[in-house]
This record gives sequence, structure tokens and C-alpha cells, in this order.
Amino acid sequence: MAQLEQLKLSGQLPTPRGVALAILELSQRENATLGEIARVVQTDPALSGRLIKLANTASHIARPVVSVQEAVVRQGMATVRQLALGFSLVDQYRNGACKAFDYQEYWSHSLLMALGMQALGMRLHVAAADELFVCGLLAQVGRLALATVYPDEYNAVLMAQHADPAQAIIVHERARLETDHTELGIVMLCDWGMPKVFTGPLTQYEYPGHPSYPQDSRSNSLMLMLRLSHRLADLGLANADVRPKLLKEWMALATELDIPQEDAGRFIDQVIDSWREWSELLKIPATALPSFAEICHGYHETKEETKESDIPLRIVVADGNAINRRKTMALLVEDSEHTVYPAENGNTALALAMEVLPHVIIAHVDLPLLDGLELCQALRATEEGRRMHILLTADEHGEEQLINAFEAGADGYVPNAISAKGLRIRLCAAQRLVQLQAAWEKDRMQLRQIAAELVVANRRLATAALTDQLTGLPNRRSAMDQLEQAWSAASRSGLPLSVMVIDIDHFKQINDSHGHAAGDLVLREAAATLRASARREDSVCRIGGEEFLVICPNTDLKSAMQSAERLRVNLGAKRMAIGQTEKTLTVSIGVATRESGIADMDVLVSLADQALYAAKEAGRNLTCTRQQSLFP
Ligand SMILES: Nc1nc2c(ncn2[C@@H]2O[C@H](COP(=O)(O)OP(=O)(O)OP(=O)(O)O)[C@@H](O)[C@H]2O)c(=O)[nH]1
Repeated sequence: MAQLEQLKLSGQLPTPRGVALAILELSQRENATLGEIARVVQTDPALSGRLIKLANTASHIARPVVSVQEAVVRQGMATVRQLALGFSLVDQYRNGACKAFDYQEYWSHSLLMALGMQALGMRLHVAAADELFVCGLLAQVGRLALATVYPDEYNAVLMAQHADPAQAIIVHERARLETDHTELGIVMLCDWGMPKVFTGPLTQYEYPGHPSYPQDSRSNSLMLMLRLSHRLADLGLANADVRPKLLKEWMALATELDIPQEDAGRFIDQVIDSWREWSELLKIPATALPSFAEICHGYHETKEETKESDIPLRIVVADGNAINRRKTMALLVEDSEHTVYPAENGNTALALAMEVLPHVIIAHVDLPLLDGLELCQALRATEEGRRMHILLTADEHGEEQLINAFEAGADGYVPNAISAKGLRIRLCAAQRLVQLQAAWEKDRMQLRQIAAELVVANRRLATAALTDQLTGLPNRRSAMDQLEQAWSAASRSGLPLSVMVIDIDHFKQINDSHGHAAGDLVLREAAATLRASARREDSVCRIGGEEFLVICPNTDLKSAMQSAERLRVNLGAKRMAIGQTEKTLTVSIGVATRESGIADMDVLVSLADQALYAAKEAGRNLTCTRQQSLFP
């Protein structure tokens, strides 16, 4: 301590200058008024702007603060003094003599801590948000002091810590300087009038192993808030590869302060946004941190194969005792990615369970409103509730309690003072169940996919079986099916039905002169021309090598002859590229129409064939018919 007193007297410690010093001195006078403080603040435009901005951020009152007087009145003398001091230090100590101490980064970290504290203050109402801002901003001022007073020695401390990061910095500080940043920082803050309610938690928050406050005390909340803001500041400045780990630690701490996981993302994103705004105002750097969602996504991407015990669960923790509830929640998120929902009574737990459909419910037997056993029975009476894994917890663990719990439908019993490991083991059954359900769901999806693929494959096969591969027209089998249907329809309706058989003339010569591939091309083009020239209701099919059948429902002989002629002429006019030359084709067509003497469709087709033969005989490039009525 003598060393600290000496340091204080030496004037080497960081101290505010100018307007901040004037405010500090003025506020120490007994008769100082807020009006006088405001007048001094006004002489520094940068400080005025910062105080007004802060008053507006932390205010829940809708009307914005526009004047320095108003900001000073709203923040109070003590807070204005501290803020002036903090901002003055930021401006004065942007650089310094300690080489390994990154002054800019130090302020970025402090600012993020300040904004974290402010945001937590607005949420948890543990202290005024402006006071918490200063508390966060100056929480690590002892480090700045050590770097300022002992630049070379602190340089060595930082190098030693860099070489041995597993060791806490305080150990390296004590080894070389016989003091540490916490001790020195507290001396300075007390000197600057920081209220005791903050200095106590400031000595504790960096050392998680030694909590010395009752769980539901204000000091404990402040210590947790400092810890959470510190982690958030670490997260803001961390490299991408360590962010997911820090985020996880942050989430675990957040549950201790009753910040539900679904709010965590919004909270972090808001603080980071105001960090960017404030860093412009204070001219200190803020890194471009991705959104909370992106950091989470990165975490999931880098995760290795999921072990059963890693399966994240949705868990409702129902306990009327807030301390026990928080303790269980903290244990649950300590080393895992479970999403935990708190419920303070049985009714809330039931409503929550129906809403979020948790995998697990951990409920105390003596829950208010609806006790644990009733909650269990109510859940088991529902379809969804039957699938949940319910663990009951109680202060007494007699055989009778166990029997009651299992009779009510519980899956297990959790002792009150359970360890994180014990709790993990009890969640294994639920995780196994979730894994089985996931595997079953995966199998079901795969089966569904296979069935869908089979339907598509069958449809493709059926289509392929009825389609001519070369031309895409219905093949012979399809042609006969269609003709059968058309024949039946004509029999029922009494409407006429005609068919044409079309054969390309001297097709063999094309194959012989230009090769089979050229012949294929010609067949394709001929098919396309026929399809394009035929009426829509007529079906054009390929029934042989260079032979086509056109089925013409509701068509009498005269119309069929006209149609056939149109096809013959169109095809004859079509110029086709064959090898290097262009050629035209001719076709011969035989036409037949259904009439009373024709017994079935085979006879009809054979009549058309005879007509085709006649056309060929008559010199080709002709349309003929051998109708029985015409040639009795
Ligand atoms: N490129 C090709 N040729 C085919 C195909 N199917 C049948 N052919 C050929 O078509 C030709 C048919 O010849 P033919 O039956 O003698 O009749 P044509 O030469 O057209 O003479 P006419 O019918 O009497 O005018 C044969 O050379 C078959 O090999 C096919 O899918 N592609």
C-alpha cells in the first residue's frame, strides 16, 4: 500500500486535465451547483456532445435531451464528474510509452465494456445506466495506470503473459511490479469518488473462482454484469476463430443474469451497433464484428461430428426458487448448447411446454400454482407431453416421493444439489431419444425420397416404353393402343374414324448414299414436319423404319384424303440438309376409313397398307385409298 500512496503523491498516475479537472475540482466544493457544472461542461463542445448523447441513450423518457443543462441535471453531479473524467482520459491517453500495450485497443475494449454495462443497466435496473457506463469504461483503468507509470516493466509483463497465456496477467504483474492492475485501479477510482457499491464488485469480477457475495445481492448482480460486459468486450476484439468459444462462455454467464438465450443475439447486436457509433464519437477503433447469428453459424460449421451428449436440447427449467432455477440453468448451458427456458410456476411451465415443445422438462415438485406432480400428469395427458422427458426435483428424496413421481409419469429424479456432470448424465436418456427420433425421421425422409424417385423412374420408363427414341413420336405399341381406344370411341359414338399409313419413297437410297446417320436425321425431320402439319387431334406415330401411322378421329374419308394430301405436299416442300447437299423427300400415303364392313382395327390398317402399296405401284408421291365401298 505504501507503494500505492507513493504513486498517488508522485503525480505519475493518469489524471484528467482541462475541463475534466475543473469539473472534478468544482464538484468537490460543498456549495457547487449543477448550473455551475453545466457552464463548465459547455466550454468543451466534445464533452457536451458526448454527455447529451449518453443522456439520450440511457433515458427511458421519450422526449430527447437537447441541452447540456438538461443532460447534467438528468445525469447528476457525481455521474457527470466521472464521465468527464473518463472521456478526458480517452483523449489524453491515446498513445503512450509502453510498447506492448495497445492503447487504442485498450480504449476499444473499455468502451465496449461501458456500453455493455449501460445496456445491462437499462435491462436489469441494478443501477443508473450512466453510472454503469462509467463503471465499465474505467473498470480496467489500473492497466492503463501500470502502462503509464511503469512503461518498460509493464512491457515485460505483457511479453511474459504473451509467452505464458495460461497464467493470469495479475500473476505476471505481481511478480514484476509488486502490485496489480486491480489494486491500483481501485485506489484511483476511490480517489475519483467512484461509489463503494461499484468498487467492491470491481475487485471481484475478473476472478471467477472467488465469488464472495450472496447470490441475490446487488453486489453479486453488479459483479456478474461486469463479468458479462468484460466477456462481451473480449468477444468484440477477438479473432474469428475464438469468437464461438467466447460467445458460448458469454451465453453461460448471461443465463446467470436471467437473460434468455433468445434475447442474447439482439442484446449483443445492439451493444455492438452502439459501439460503432460511440467509437466514431471518441475516435477510437471498433472492429467489424459479424452479427450474432453469423458467429453462431460459424460455430455450428466448425463443429465436429456430434456426439450423443452434444445433442442440443430444448429444456424448460421450472422452479419457484429463483436462485435454484438460475443455478440449474447455468449448469445446463455451461458446457453445451441447450436452449433453456425458465418458468417460475407450474402454469407458466405448462404453457411454455406447449409453446416451445421442449425435449426435457426439469421441474421442482413444490412448484407454485400447479405442483410438479400435477404438471407431470397434465403433460402426460397430451400427445406432445407424452414425448417429453420429464425430470422432477425435490428437497426430500424418500421412497414415497419417488413412487409418487414415477406414478405421475416422471422419467427420472434429479437431486437438488446436482453437479453439472450429474445433470449431463441424466440428460443422456433424452439425448438418446432425440437421436433415435432424428434417425427415424431421416429414414422416413429417405424412404419418401426413394418412393418419389421410383414414381418418377416408373413414369419415365412407361413413357420410354411408348415413345420412339429417334423421333420422339409415339411408337408402334402406343399407336396400336391409341387406335384401339379410338376404335372403341368411334364404335360407341358412331363418329367416323380414318387412318393413314405414310411411307418415305426410296428411303434406302438416302441411307446408301449418305450413311445411316444422315438417314436418321431425315427421319427426324420428316417426323417433325408430319407432326407440325397434322391436325392437333390427329395422332402421328412411327410404326416402322420409315413408316408412319396417323390416326384421325372423327374424320371421314374425304377429310382424311385432304389431310393426307396436305401432309404429302408439306413434306415434299420441305428442304432437308443431307450431307453437304439439300434434298426434298416424297412420300406415298394410303388412307382408310372405318365403315360397316370393316370388322376391326387390324382390317382398317391393312386396308390403309393396301392403299399405300397401290400408291407405290402407281409411281409413288401419291395418296390412295382402297376403301371397300369404293372397290367392292
Ligand atoms: N437411317 C435409318 N434407316 C432405317 C431405319 N429403319 C429402317 N431403315 C432403312 O429404311 C430402308 C427402307 O427401305 P425399303 O423398305 O427398301 O424401301 P424404300 O427404299 O423406302 O423404297 P420404297 O419404300 O419402295 O419407296 C432400309 O434400308 C432400312 O434399313 C432407321 O431407323 N434409320
